[in-house]
Amino acid sequence: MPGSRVLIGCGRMGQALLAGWTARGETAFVIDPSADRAALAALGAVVIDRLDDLAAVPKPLCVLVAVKPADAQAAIAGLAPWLGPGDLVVSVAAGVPIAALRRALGAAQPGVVRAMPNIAASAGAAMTAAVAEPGLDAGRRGLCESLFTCVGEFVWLADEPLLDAATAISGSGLAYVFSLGEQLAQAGVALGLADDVAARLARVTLSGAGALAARGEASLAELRAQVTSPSGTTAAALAVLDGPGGLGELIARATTAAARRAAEMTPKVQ
Ligand SMILES: NC(=O)C1=CN([C@@H]2O[C@H](COP(=O)(O)OP(=O)(O)OC[C@H]3O[C@@H](n4cnc5c(N)ncnc54)[C@H](O)[C@@H]3O)[C@@H](O)[C@H]2O)C=CC1
Ligand SMILES: O=C(O)[C@@H]1CCC=N1
Repeated sequence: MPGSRVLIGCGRMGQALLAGWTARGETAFVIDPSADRAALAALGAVVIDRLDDLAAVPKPLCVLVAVKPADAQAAIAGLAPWLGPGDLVVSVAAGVPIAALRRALGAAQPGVVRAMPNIAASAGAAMTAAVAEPGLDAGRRGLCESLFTCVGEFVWLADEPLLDAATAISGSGLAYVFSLGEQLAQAGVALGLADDVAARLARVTLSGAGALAARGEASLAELRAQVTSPSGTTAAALAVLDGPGGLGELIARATTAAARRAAEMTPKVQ
C-alpha cells in the first residue's frame, strides 16, 4: 500500500488487527501510551511517542482508531493537524457516529469510515461490517476493506444506524456464543461430569460447530438438522430451546438490548 497505516489504541481490538497486518508484511505506526514496546517491535510495528513525529511518516495516512468510545474524539482531535483530504480515518469505536468523528477532526478533511469488527480477528476469523461517508472514493474503500479482510470477512452496510445492529449481532455476538459454552459446561457438571471434562466437551463442541459453520457448505439450519434425529435426544433438547421463553426469545431480547446500548452511547460521546 502507498502511504502508512497508523493505529491509535493498541488494546485487545487494535492488537488483533495489527497482528493481521504485520503477518501480511504491512508496516504500521502505533500510538498508545500503554503500548508494550517489546511486543510491538517483535511484530515489526513502530511506536510513535510524540504526535509531531507523524510529520516524518510517509503520506497518505490510513488511521485506524481503536480506543474506547469515550476516548475516540480526543484521540482523533489530537491527530487532526496531520490529516489532509487524501487520508483515511477508520474508527471501530462502538456507538461513536461518523458525525462525532467528523466534529473531532475539525477543519481536517480525511475520508471517514465507521467499522465494527470482532475480536475473532486475533484468530483470523473476524466478521467486520462498515459504513463509509457518502462519496468516499473506491481507492480508499478498497484500502479500508484490506484493513479487515486480512483478519476475516468484511461487508459494507448501506446506512449508519445498521452498525448498531451489526454491533449487536457480530461485534458482541462472540460473547453470547462463549456464554452458551459456559452454560453447556455447567450443565454437564450438573449431569455428573467432572469440571474439566465438562469444560472440554463444551469447548470442543463450540469449536466443532464453528469449524462446520465456517465451511459454508450448509446453512446453519441444515447443520442443525444434520444433528437432529427424529424423536432423538437433540429433538428433545431443541423442543425446550425453541419453546416459550426459549433461545429465540432470549436472543431477540439480548440483541435488542445491545443495539439499544450502542444507540444510547451516542449522545455521551458527541
Ligand atoms: N473488544 C472487542 O471485542 C471489540 C472492541 N471494539 C471497539 O474497539 C475499541 C477498543 O476496544 P478494546 O481494544 O477492547 O479496548 P482496550 O481497553 O483493550 O484498548 C484501548 C487502548 O486504547 C489506548 N488509548 C486510550 N486513549 C488513547 C489515546 N488518546 N491515544 C492512543 N491510545 C489510547 C489504551 O491505552 C488501550 O491500550 C472500543 O471502542 C470498542 O468499542 C469493537 C469491536 C469489538
Ligand atoms: O462491548 C463492547 O462495547 C464492544 C463493542 C463490540 C464488542 N465489544
